[in-house]
Amino acid sequence: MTTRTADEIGKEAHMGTLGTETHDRPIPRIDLGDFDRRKAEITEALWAASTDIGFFQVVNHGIPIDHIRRAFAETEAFFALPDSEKARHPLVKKLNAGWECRAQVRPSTGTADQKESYQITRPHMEPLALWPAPQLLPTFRTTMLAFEAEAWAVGMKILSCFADRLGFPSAFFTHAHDPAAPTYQSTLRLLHYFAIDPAQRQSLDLWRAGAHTDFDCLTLLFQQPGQGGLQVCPGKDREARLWTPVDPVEGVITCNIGDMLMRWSDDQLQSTFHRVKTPGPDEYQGSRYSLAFFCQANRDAVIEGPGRKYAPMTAEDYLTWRINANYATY
Ligand SMILES: O=C(O)CCC(=O)C(=O)O
Ligand SMILES: [Fe+2]
Repeated sequence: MTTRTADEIGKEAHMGTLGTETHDRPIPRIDLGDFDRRKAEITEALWAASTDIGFFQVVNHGIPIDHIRRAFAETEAFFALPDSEKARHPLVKKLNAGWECRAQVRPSTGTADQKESYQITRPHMEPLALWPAPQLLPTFRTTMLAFEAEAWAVGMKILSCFADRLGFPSAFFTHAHDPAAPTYQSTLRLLHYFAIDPAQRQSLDLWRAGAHTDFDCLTLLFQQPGQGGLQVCPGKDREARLWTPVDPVEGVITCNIGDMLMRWSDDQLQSTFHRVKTPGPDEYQGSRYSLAFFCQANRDAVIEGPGRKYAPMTAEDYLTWRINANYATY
């Protein structure tokens, strides 16, 4: 049995450089339609994509396009609030809930991501007064909670396929991500990458989001057309630093395996490096908004793979360790 500790963070330290762009590696697109009947076939497609590049896209996932648009409209309205207002709901790092601005320093770059973000993690929003005032954004809370639940449902469908393939009961990961439990720690993250200031020459050392793997089991990412910049670098391309752009397509959910599921699958499923690059002078220079749902197992879930490759660890200990390595102290 092995314990992975500094290794998982250490591998990031080498990924901060520019590298090369390639368009040769298509991101697999998987149709989730007619899920119950087609589950075995979908499972094989998900497994093949996730043991190979660790990134795939899903369509016919069941979230209507107007729900996605509404969630983006609320997101833009939230970030348009004055900083003084947003600062009333600051990120509680330990609980992964609340607003931060330029506070996430990636081990790969050593510089702060050029973004602000707001994390919705259900159990902490009310006790910590993290919701924006309803007078300012009357429909924000209900819209975002409904969207969070829809994203959760898609995540659990995908995770149930992995459970089948790993030899766990189908509902294994659904129980481990139970939203009714006080230990729930899955997070909907709203992201705003700042528009480029034309007065300032953009430094190539500044990233909208520096290269990283996610800490969670599975990430569902929503992008808006025209607001690109996401790039992925699968394990095989890591040494060569070959980055593939993931162009935004409305309604398509881009998914990636995170380190928690990589550990839980005894490394059968691959987490994949990704980043958001700063647009060049001939690219769209405006704001970029994205929405990421992180399926993070409940704090008390014990991560132990079917082959027991790694020592068991609670999801709480796992996340605390990773979050601490990723934020400047403030
Ligand atoms: O905004 C994006 O496209 C990616 C965000 C991301 O990778 C993250 O927040 O972990
Ligand atoms: Fe990420």
